[in-house]
Amino acid sequence: MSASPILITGGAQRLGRHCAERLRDDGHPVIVSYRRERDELAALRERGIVTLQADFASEAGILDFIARLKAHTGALRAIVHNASDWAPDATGEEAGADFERLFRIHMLAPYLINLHGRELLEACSEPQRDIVHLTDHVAQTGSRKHAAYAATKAGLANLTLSFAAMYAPSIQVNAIAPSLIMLGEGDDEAYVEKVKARSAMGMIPGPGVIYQSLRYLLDNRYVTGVTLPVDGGRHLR
Ligand SMILES: NC(=O)C1=CN([C@@H]2O[C@H](COP(=O)(O)OP(=O)(O)OC[C@H]3O[C@@H](n4cnc5c(N)ncnc54)[C@H](OP(=O)(O)O)[C@@H]3O)[C@@H](O)[C@H]2O)C=CC1
Ligand SMILES: Nc1nc2c(c(=O)[nH]1)N=C([C@H](O)[C@@H](O)CO)CN2
Repeated sequence: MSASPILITGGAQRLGRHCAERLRDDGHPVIVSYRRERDELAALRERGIVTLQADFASEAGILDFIARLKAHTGALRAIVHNASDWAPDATGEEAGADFERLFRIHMLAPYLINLHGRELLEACSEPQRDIVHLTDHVAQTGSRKHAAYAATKAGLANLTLSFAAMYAPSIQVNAIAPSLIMLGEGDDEAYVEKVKARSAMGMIPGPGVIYQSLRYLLDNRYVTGVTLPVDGGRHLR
């Protein structure tokens, strides 16, 4: 029987793309969701990675994605909730709508995909099935400039505990809480030095450390309900 695919949401770029490519290299069938069509998706498709469009900013968009996911596959080996919008806090009239949007992307989408995805994971013929949430170090600390982002990531962290309890023993549910893994396009040298100083390791490791953490969770039959910090010792500063 052929292996069941691993779904990575928001897998068109950066951490999600890196993990999708590494999982494909390891021989897994992979499905990624993407929001914006672009040329870079061709290389993923050429490697046999299935790409499904999804915009999680609305409940209708989430449910539409779920329907197309179920039409594409009858089983999943794992679901990795990676899609995210690191939006700074909006001001004025936009603040409420922006919070609601981040709630849908970071909490409602994982919640509904996990509820509907249970039957797909339990249809997997392999003994281990996993759900992995990408949260963030700031889920524990809050953020002065990304309060809505941090709060909705904290909600996702809490969903890890609930789903781990609900889905054991047939499905393991864990989280990875990164901090400063990759820079953004507009980050200047001053920002780089400032954020590097925030962690004990003082480095910007790149997406490989996230894949190592994901690989650990996918390969370990006895871990559920935990969050793996991948933050360079930021809690020590
Ligand atoms: N990079 C870092 O240093 C850190 C990352 N993290 C977390 O790790 C994960 C990966 O980070 P990173 O690779 O930087 O993430 P990105 O900022 O690159 O976002 C990943 C993907 O999320 C998708 N996305 C954004 N909004 C929506 C939406 N409304 N509906 C559906 N998809 C959407 C985007 O799709 P598209 O491009 O197609 O629009 C994007 O490709 C995230 O959950 C992030 O919060 C946590 C701490 C640090
Ligand atoms: N969806 C995203 N979330 C986050 C990003 C990002 O680029 N996309 N980046 C960070 C920063 O690296 C932050 O950790 C620096 O302190 C956080 N989340």
